[in-house]
Amino acid sequence: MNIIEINQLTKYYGKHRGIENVSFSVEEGEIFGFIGPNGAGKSTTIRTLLSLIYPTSGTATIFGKDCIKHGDEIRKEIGYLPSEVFYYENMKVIDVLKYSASFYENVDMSRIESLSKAMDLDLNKKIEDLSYGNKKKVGIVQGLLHEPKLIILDEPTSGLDPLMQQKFFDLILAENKKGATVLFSSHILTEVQKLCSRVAIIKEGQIIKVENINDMRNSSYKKIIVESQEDSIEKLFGFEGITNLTKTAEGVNFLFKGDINTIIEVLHKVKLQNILIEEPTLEEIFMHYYQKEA
Ligand SMILES: Nc1ncnc2c1ncn2[C@@H]1O[C@H](COP(=O)(O)OP(=O)(O)OP(=O)(O)O)[C@@H](O)[C@H]1O
Repeated sequence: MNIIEINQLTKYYGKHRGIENVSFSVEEGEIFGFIGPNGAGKSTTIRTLLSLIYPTSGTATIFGKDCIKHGDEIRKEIGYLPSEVFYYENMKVIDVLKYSASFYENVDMSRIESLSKAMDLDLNKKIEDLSYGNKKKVGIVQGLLHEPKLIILDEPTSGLDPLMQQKFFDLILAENKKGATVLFSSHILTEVQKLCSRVAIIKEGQIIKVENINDMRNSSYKKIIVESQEDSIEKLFGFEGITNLTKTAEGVNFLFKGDINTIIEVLHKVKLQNILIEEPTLEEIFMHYYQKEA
């Protein structure tokens, strides 16, 4: 069953493009990554899903219900961590969390305490005395208080140190094991790689790929590093199957998909210092998708 279904969702801010014809779905129990550079449209998609803003066209459902018509009902079952959190500065953390808890029937003090302990959050501090990262922790605890069926995280780890990031990942994995579905927006590839099974890549408001992380990693792309001092060596590699071509001080490197003999035929004509054929990193594969579309 799909927990989220997005169909041709478009949002314009006046004349300014937010997102265009975004479609993808997230299955029940999945940790789904939503990745793209700054300004690509991740937050716009998420805010539209939560009906905090309204789409220009297209539709979306969560738990099989229309996001706009049933917004109030749907939001009760969602834990949302926005990319930036703001609180009344003179409130204590415990009071912010108790106030949030009062909106739900199933949250008791032990849930507040166990989540805060997991995130090393001091409940007795005032918001104004917290660092950016500690405010983010308040948002994380707040988003998970009511054991939501769907957790939507918009750039959740900014401001968290590596140790806290790991604790946060453990917490999300534990909620996922208990049955929560997770939509995880990020521009950091390594964290998506750690947590998510599938990923949608968004660029300039449009989805350019929805892919299984393992398939992406096992793709048949090879990274080829050619070390040679031949003049304009990069010009030899302008044919089909080659992407991400970069000229370096040592020669040239690129990604290649296709019959390896085509490369060997070209290299035959060149005096080489060295050649390396490697598996590309996930990051290089992502960059390949970005560049291909460009
Ligand atoms: N309130 C707004 N008014 C006008 N344009 C907006 C507004 N909010 C977002 N945009 C524009 O919509 C596009 C998508 O922005 P969005 O914030 O959704 O991207 P993002 O992928 O979440 O990026 P980031 O990681 O930087 O937050 C950008 O070009 C942005 O300038």
